[in-house]
Amino acid sequence: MLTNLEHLGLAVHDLKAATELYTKLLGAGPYKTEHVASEAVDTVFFQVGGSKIELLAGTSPDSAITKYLAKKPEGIHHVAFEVDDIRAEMERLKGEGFILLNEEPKRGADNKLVCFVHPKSAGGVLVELCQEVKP
Ligand SMILES: CC[C@@H](C(=O)O)C(=O)SCCNC(=O)CCNC(=O)[C@H](O)C(C)(C)COP(=O)(O)OP(=O)(O)OC[C@H]1O[C@@H](n2cnc3c(N)ncnc32)[C@H](O)[C@@H]1OP(=O)(O)O
Ligand SMILES: [Co+2]
Repeated sequence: MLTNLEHLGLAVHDLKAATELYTKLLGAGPYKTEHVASEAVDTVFFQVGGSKIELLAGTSPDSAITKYLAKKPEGIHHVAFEVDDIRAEMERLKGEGFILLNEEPKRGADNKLVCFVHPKSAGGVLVELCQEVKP
């Protein structure tokens, strides 16, 4: 079961400008920034109640964010849901006919294991599953 709206991922060209904009909009600054080399992205996270806003800028031409912004305007890139057991949810979603973009959970930002679901199988929305990595 998907238990919480963990974050909205927003694709941006200029991370510094977007950070300033969202700091003004939300009335509070980010709680962390993180480079995720495996996804070729720089991220900035804001807490909003029980959910988060994740700003994402691509750091290479191969980044999913760079490719996305070559075709689409800045804005919502993906919706991320929290799960308790990511492998069980991956199996369940596969059984329901969703197309998973990674066969194994991979390390995401903010201490999470993640898996992406292809937007073609999810009503045109790129979905991310997130499970917190326990210390
Ligand atoms: C920081 C780590 C992590 C976290 O912990 O939070 C992140 O959030 S990383 C975020 C960046 N990483 C990813 O997005 C990885 C998963 N994405 C992918 O594997 C690819 O981006 C993709 C979804 C498979 C698309 O790649 P590709 O097929 O190469 O791109 P195309 O441009 O050819 O698109 C095909 C098709 O899909 C539509 N599309 C692409 N991206 C999105 C999107 N974000 N939302 C909705 N639809 C999307 C695109 O419009 C094309 O549609 P058609 O034109 O109708 O064919
Ligand atoms: Co994300």
